[in-house]
Amino acid sequence: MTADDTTPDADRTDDTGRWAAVRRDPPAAQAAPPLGGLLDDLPEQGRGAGSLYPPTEPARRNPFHGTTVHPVRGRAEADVGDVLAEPSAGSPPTPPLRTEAARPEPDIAGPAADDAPASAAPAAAPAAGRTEAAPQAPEADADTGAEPNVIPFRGAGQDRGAGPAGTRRPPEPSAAPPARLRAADATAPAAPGPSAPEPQGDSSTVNAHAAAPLPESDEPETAAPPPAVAPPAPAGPETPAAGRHAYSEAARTAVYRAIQDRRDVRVGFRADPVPDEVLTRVLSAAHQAPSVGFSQPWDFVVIHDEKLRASVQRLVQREREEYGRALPGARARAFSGLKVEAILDTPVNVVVTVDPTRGGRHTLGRHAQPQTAGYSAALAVENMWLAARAEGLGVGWVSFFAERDLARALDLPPHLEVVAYLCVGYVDEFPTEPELSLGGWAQRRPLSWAVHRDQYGRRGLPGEDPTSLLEETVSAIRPLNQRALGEARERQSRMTTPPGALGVLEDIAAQLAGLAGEAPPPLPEPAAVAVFAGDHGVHAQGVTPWPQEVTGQMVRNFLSGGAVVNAFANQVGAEVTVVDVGVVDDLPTVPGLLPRKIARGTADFTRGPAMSRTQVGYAIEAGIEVARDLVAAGNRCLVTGDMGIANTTPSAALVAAFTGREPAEVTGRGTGVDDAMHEHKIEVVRQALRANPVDPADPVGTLAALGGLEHAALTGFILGGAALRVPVVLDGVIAGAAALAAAAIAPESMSACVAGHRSSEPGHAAVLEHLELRPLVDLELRLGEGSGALLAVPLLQGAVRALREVATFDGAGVSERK
Ligand SMILES: O=C(O)c1ccc[n+]([C@@H]2O[C@H](COP(=O)([O-])O)[C@@H](O)[C@H]2O)c1
Ligand SMILES: Cc1cc2nc[nH]c2cc1C
Repeated sequence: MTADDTTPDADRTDDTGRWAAVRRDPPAAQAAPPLGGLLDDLPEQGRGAGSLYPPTEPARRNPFHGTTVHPVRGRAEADVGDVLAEPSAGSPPTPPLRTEAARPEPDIAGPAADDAPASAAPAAAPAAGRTEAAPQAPEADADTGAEPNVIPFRGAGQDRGAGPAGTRRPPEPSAAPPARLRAADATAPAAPGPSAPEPQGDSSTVNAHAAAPLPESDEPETAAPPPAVAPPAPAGPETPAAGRHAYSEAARTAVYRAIQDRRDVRVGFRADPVPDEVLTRVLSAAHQAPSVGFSQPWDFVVIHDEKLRASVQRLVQREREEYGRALPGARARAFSGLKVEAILDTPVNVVVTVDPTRGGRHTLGRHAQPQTAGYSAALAVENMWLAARAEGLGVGWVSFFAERDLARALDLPPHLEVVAYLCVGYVDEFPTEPELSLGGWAQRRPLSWAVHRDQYGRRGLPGEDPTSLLEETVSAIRPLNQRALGEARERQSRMTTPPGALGVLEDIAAQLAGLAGEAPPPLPEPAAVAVFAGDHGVHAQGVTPWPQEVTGQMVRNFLSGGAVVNAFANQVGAEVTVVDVGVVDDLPTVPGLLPRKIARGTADFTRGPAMSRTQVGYAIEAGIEVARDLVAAGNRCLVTGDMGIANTTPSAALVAAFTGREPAEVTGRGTGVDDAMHEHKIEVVRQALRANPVDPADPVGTLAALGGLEHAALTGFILGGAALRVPVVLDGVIAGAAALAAAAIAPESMSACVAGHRSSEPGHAAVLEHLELRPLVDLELRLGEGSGALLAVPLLQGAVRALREVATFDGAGVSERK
C-alpha cells in the first residue's frame, strides 16, 4: 500500500469506507452471511462465524498502511508503520524489555485551554486600553506533578535521569546502569539509529499534539507542559487575505476569552439580582443564535418565582438520589460531594425550550434532520452562556430531571420540549478550570484526540503530518520517571516500618510513583474494568465444552450485574464496561456496553489466519480508545477483563509464539476440559502454529494469525493506559497474551502494568515469567472477566496509601534502628 491508500476518494459516493458495512445491518435473511467484509482476505473455509458485513462489501483500504511512521521506542529496529504493515523478517522473539534513555515526556493531555489558568488564552496581545490583564499563553508550570490524587493527565513528570525504568520490580535508582547502554542493548544491529525517535514536526505544533514524541532535551524538569488546546494564532498581517474581515485583535481576544472562560457554575453564586437590562442583553444574544431554516425554535421562560423553583429543585433531588444509587462505590463517594444545581442559590433561572414544529412542514434543512431543531436551541444556550460570561454572570445548566416531568412542573404546552434549565447569577469568582475537572471527576480531552484529517482515524492537527491512533499512542509511551521513583524509595526508607517490611507493596508504590511522575503517586481510584468480548472460529474444533453462544449470554449477564466481575467490581467500587469487539451474537444497545464489533468472531486459525491485519489494527485502536475514554472520564486505574468461549486456545498459541514455549507447556484446561479434550486442544494449538508461521517480532501479524479480537483490543487497552501513565492491572492468561503483544509493540508499556494475579492456566505462568511480572494474588482462579485483577486493586491502593499516609520516623518521633 502507498500513502495514497489512506486518502479517501474525494468524490466517493458509494458506501465503501471503513465503517460502511457496520453502518447498515445485514438483512435478517443474511444475518450471518458465509463470506464478506473484513474477512474477505481470509480463506473462505473455516470461519468461526458469519462476517459482520454484507457479502457485497468490496475490499476496503487500510488506513494503517502508508501513513507517516514514528519510531517505536525501545525497538529501534521497527517502526509503528511496520507494526501494521508487512511482517518483518525473521527476528528472534522479543526479549524481555527494559529501559532506555530518559527523555522529557510529552503532554498526554496537557492543560487544556479551558483547564488552563484563566489567563491561558489566545496568544494575541492584550487589547489596547483594556484594564484587565489580557489572556496569555500558559506560563511555564514549575510543578510538573499533578495535584494529589488527580490523574497525571499532563504527562506526569519528566524523566531526566539516565537510568532504568520499566521493571516490574522497580530497581533502586542507584542500581541503574547507564540508560544509553541499556537502550543500545535493546537495539538490533540493523537499527537505523539511536533509540531516540526523530523529532516529529515543529515543536510549536507538537505542543498541541498531545501524544507526539518530543525530541531529547536537557530542559529542566520544570519546563512548561504544553497546552492541550492550541491557542488561536493572533491575526495580523500574516493572516491570509480573508483576515481583512477579521475583528481587531482586541475584539478577537475578547471573543476567544469568553469562550475560554465560560464555566458551568454551580457554587459561589451571589444573591444580587440580575438587572433587567443585563438579562435582556443576554437573552437577546441567545435569540441571535443560528437556527435550522431560520426557524428560531426556542422560547425562554424566565423564572423568579421561588415556589416554582422549589418544585423543580425537588425533581432534581429525586433524580440525584437515583443517579447516586446507580454509581459504583468510588464514584458514588465523589458524587456525594458534588453540587449539581443552584436552582435556589441563584436569583433567576431561565428555561430554554424548543418547538420542533416551528417553521412548518417545509422548514429548510429540518426536513432531512429533525434533530436540528433541538441543536438550534442548544446554540441559543451557548450564545446566552457566552454573553452571560462577558457580563460577569455565572450560568449552571441542570439536567437532573426527566424532561417530561419538568415540562409538567413548568406547565409547558405539550408541543414544547425542555432543552436546558439554566441557573443564572453573579458569582464571587469563576473557577479557573471546569469544576468537574478541578475535582478530578473528568478531564479535558486534548484537541488532538478530536481532530481527523480527511478520514476518521487519520489524526493530526492542521499543518501536522497525519498519524494513526496507534502511532500516536506508541510515541507517547515513556519509561518510568526516575526522579519520582527515587523519591518514593527515599520516603519508604524513612517510613515507620522496618526497611522493606512492606515487601512487594513497596515496589508497586515506587512503580506507580514512577508512572505518575510524582511521589507519592495519586491513589489508583476510581478503578474501571473493561471486559473485551469476542468469539473464536477455533471453537468449531471442539476445544471447549461450552457452546459459543455463552459468550453473548455472559455479556448480557455482565450488563445486568450478575457475574463475578460485577461482584468483585462492587467490592472495590469499580465501574464495569463491556466492549463487544467480536461477539457473534447481536447485543442489546444498553448503557455499559460499548458496541465496537469488528467482526462476528474470528476465523478458525487451524486453517489460516484468525484475522486480517486490518481487523487487528481496528481492534487495537478500539482498545486504545476505551483506555482514553475511561481515563478522561476520571478513572485512575485500568483493569483488564475478557470474555470469549474458546479464547484460552488462541491465548495458548500466542503465548507459544511470543515466548517460544512448546504448546504442551502452555496449553491449559481453560473452562475445565477433560484429558481427551486437553490433548486435542494441544494438537489444535500445534496445528495453528503450523498453519500460521509467525514472527513474534511482528506482533500485529502474530495477533492476526493466532489471536482473537479481544486479545488485540486488550493490547490496545494496555498501550493506551501506558501512554496516559495510568496503571493497568492485568487479569489472567488472555490479558497476559495481549501483554506479550503490547510488550513487543512498545516495551515500555510494561512499566504501566501490574500482574493482578496468576491464573491456573499454565500459559499464564509462562507470560509472567517472560515479562518478569510478579502476580499479586495466586488463588488458582481461572475465570477471566477481570476477576483476579479486581481482587488485586485494593493491594495497589494499599501500597499507594501507605506511601501517602504512613508517618516518617522523624515526623512520628520513633527512633530508628541502630
Ligand atoms: O483468565 C484466565 O486465565 C482464564 C482461564 C480459563 C478460562 N478463562 C475464561 O474462560 C473462557 C475461555 O475458556 P475456554 O475453555 O472456553 O477456552 C473465557 O471466557 C475466559 O475468560 C479465563
Ligand atoms: C459460565 C462461564 C463464565 C465465564 N466467565 C468468563 N468466562 C466464562 C466462561 C463460562 C463458561
